[in-house]
Amino acid sequence: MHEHFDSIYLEFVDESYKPGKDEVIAVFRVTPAQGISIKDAAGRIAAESSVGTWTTLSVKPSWFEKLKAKAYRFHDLGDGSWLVWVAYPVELFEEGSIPNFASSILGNIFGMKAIAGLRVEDVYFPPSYLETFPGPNKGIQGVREILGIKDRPILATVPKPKLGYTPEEYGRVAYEILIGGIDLVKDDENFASQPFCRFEARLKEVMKAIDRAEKETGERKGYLANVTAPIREMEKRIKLVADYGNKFIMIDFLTAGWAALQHARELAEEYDLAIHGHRAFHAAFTRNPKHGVSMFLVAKLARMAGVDHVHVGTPGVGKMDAKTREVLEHTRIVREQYYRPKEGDLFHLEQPWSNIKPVFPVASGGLHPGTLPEVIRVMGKDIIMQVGGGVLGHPDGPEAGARAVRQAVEAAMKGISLDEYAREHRELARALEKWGYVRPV
Ligand SMILES: O=C(COP(=O)(O)O)[C@H](O)[C@H](O)COP(=O)(O)O
Ligand SMILES: [Mg+2]
Repeated sequence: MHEHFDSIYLEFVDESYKPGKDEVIAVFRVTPAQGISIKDAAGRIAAESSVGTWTTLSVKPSWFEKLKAKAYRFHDLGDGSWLVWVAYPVELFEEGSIPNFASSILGNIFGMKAIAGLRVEDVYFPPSYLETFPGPNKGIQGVREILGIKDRPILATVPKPKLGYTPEEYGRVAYEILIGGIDLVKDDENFASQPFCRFEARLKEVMKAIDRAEKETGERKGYLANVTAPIREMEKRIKLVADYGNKFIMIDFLTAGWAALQHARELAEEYDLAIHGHRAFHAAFTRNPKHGVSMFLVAKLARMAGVDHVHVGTPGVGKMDAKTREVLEHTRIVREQYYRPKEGDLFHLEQPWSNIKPVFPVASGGLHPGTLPEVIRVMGKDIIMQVGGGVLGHPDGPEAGARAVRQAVEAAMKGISLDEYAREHRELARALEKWGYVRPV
């Protein structure tokens, strides 16, 4: 008669368990498959993401018992899914390695037959683990010091269209954007080193544009140069950026990968750079409320790995799908030194950030002058706002588009309505003529 193995998963469930201070705690949203109890599902999650497998084994290594995760708390959400809290011994994870963490808690468990839906909502990291990560090189304060911008939102623009410029054309449009009042020129996420615009040639032209714009405006400017590439090439590009005197790099950290981001962070330390973290690819697994990984956790991991800025969504005004309360939580988890969930929020855990600096949340996607005051009202001023189409689409050209954005921010910071401010500011008036207060879809 064959052995029955299902019961071994229940060794990873203990509702009387009280996690210790030095344990990693994960909050999962779990939808068991048909005929599977939540305890069986939770046991499988705790087992497969720590040291278990489907069968009893004929060996028992010395650390096996110590490394077992335990599902210890359950909350029925009333829609077929449950919140399940799982405690992990901190020794299960290699210090300082996001890839290793992800291969455990963001790995096999998504594919188990007994689980119909699984979303990792949040993970608490104890100081003994958190402090093995560097966090941002510059953080909010450091980036503000680079640009000499004390207390307003920082402005970035992608010279749309996404691609198509030659290096010289890109340099020219970058210059117009910068003298119009934007602080940072940003490569789009899919701009790398394509045949029509090689990386170094583009870098050279943008740095010339920055040099001219800084002289003419008296303001400091920067370039979020996209260094996303196979590792050795990425290393070369990061060094080039530093050699040309720019203080920023940009990396699409989810398509490049966590190891690439952590390597870029090591080089950012060496060359004293700030990292702009673009989250392209996140929506493949963050949008479904019952399956995948929360953007909240992605933002948390990006802060630990060491981005200085990270895209977190726009509060209900942009083109990307984002709920205001979620964007607010993403903003809080990257910016606060001690994150506490709001009253009644069971999906998130307290997270003291120890020595890890705060990170700039980036609002971007479908923004234009008419929507900026709302972004500032909801997310505050310690943000970076990326306005691409909303600058390059201005009827009077990129420089006017940049001026209109700057005027909208001035109005918001002074508490003056855009309509009133537009009476004395033509570029803003022209932007409102074209877009009004539309919220792009
Ligand atoms: O290029 C843009 C927006 O351009 P535009 O300003 O023309 O809409 C960014 O890649 C998106 O904001 C990414 O989305 P998210 O910021 O949500 O990750
Ligand atoms: Mg883009």
